[in-house]
Amino acid sequence: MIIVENVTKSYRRGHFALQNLSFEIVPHSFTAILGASGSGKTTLLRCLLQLTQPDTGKIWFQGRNLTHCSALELRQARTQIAMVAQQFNLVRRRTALENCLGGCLPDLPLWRCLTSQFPANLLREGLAALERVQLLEVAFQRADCLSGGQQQRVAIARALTQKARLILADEPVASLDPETAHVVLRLLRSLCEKEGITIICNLHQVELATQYSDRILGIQAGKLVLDVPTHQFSDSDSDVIYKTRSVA
Ligand SMILES: Nc1ncnc2c1ncn2[C@@H]1O[C@H](COP(=O)(O)OP(=O)(O)OP(=O)(O)O)[C@@H](O)[C@H]1O
Repeated sequence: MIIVENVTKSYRRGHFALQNLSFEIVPHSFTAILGASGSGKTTLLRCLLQLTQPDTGKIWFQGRNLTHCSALELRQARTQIAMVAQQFNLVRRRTALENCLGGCLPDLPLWRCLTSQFPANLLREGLAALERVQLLEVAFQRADCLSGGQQQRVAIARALTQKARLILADEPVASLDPETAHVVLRLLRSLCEKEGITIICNLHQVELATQYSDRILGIQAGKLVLDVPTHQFSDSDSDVIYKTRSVA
């Protein structure tokens, strides 16, 4: 589904946020990305969606090179990729349902967005997405009246309304309590298993990565230092990712 080929990104001279990263993600899989703070996890997800341009390397999504495609092709690809962020990125004054429809705004005339007059079929899709994340009952509540866990599930429902086939989740449970974190990750896992949505999820907690993912990638200082099936992940793998290496 997505192939990353020798991707390098540097924000400032002599310091690499990503260094020559290569890997492939197969469809319908749940990949966790682990790495210490500042290791490059967010930069990687941003590069996948082309919100950040890599300096070198290629990113293929469903056979199309996103680093060298037209604006129209990139827009088409982006309709199938959704980002779910730590801080939910909802419009606080809009309802849960309106936030879900936010994923489809690029396809709607401006007047519909400004006046919140959405086509009936889109409203049905938004409501169906909220039902899939078990939040139908809060469809007409403002986002800022929802709990953190509910807001994150609305963000996931927005990805579903958009009909995303790939969800890039950037530390989606970082601001949630442990129990709610499991609710959100169980939801992502079930979307992967039951609906075939591919998930790439940045995480800080090793135990959550081992519980929910199929595969773990480890990044240290912008380099891919680990790529294992989750059932093979061991304590020594954790050391590889998190222990600072001595410079020779
Ligand atoms: N917009 C930016 N401008 C300059 N440097 C940046 C920018 N974004 C990230 N960096 C730097 O790139 C490196 C990787 O950052 P990134 O946010 O990708 O790491 P991360 O693994 O997601 O960290 P965290 O787990 O703390 O979110 C860090 O050194 C960071 O300071």
